[in-house]
Amino acid sequence: MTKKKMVIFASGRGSNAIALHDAVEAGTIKADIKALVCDIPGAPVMDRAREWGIPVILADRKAFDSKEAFEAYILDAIAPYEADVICLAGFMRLLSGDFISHYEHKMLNIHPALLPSFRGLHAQRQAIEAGVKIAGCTVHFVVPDMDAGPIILQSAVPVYEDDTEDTLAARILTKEHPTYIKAAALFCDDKLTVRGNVVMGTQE
Ligand SMILES: Nc1nc2c(c(=O)[nH]1)N[C@@H](CN(C=O)c1ccc(C(=O)N[C@@H](CCC(=O)O)C(=O)O)cc1)CN2
Ligand SMILES: NCC(=O)N[C@@H]1O[C@H](COP(=O)([O-])[O-])[C@@H](O)[C@H]1O
Repeated sequence: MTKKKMVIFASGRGSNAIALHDAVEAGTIKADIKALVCDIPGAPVMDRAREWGIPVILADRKAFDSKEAFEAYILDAIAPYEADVICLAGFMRLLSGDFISHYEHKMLNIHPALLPSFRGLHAQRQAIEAGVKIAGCTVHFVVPDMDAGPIILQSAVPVYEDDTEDTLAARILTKEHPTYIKAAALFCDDKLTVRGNVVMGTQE
C-alpha cells in the first residue's frame, strides 16, 4: 500500500505532532509527513519539524488582513504536497468551509474532550466546571461546524475532585497521543468509512 502524504497543522508545543511523527518513523502510521503548518511565530512545534527535516510553513495569522487571505496562503503553500491527509494537532484556528472543502474527509483533529461534550476552547476547564467524573479525548473528521465531525476514536480518563485544568489536561494528554496514532493509522490503512455521522472500521 502506498504511503499517504500527510501534512500536520499545529499552533504550539507539538506533543501530538511529535507522537504522529514518531509513529510515522516507526512504520505504525503508513504515511510520509510532507510539511508542518503553524500559525504562531516562535511555536516550539516548528523547531521539532526543523529537527525532523520537514518543511515548515509559518502562516502568522496577524500578518494577514483577513481570514480569507490567511487561508489562501496556507492552501497555496500546501498544494504542492498533494496531501492525502491533514492532521490538526493543537491547531487553534477555526477553518472555513471553503478551506475544508479542498480536503473533504481528509482532515483529522484531536480534541481534549469526549465530544459532543465541551466543544471549542478550554475543553478541560469546561469539564471541570460541569462536574463530570469522566473526561477524555476525541479524534474526529473535521467539518465546518466546530468539533462536530464524525467521531473516529475516543479515550476516557477519570476526573478527580482535586483536579485543576492543568492536572486534567495532563491526564487527557497521555491518552491523546496513542488515540491519535491509532486513528491516523486506521485512516492511512484505508480502514475507515463514514456512513452519515458514524465512522466504521475502528474496531479490531
Ligand atoms: N471548521 C473547523 N475548524 C477547526 C476544527 C473543526 O472541527 N472545524 N477543529 C479545531 C480545533 N479546535 C478544537 O479542537 C478549535 C481551535 C480553535 C478554536 C477557536 O475558537 N479559535 C479562534 C481563535 C483562538 C485564538 O486566537 O486563540 C478562532 O479561530 O477564531 C476553536 C476550536 C481546529 N479548527
Ligand atoms: N480545541 C483544540 C484543542 O484544545 N486542542 C488541544 O491542544 C493541545 C495541543 O497540545 P500539543 O501541541 O502538545 O499537541 C492538545 O491537548 C489538543 O487536544
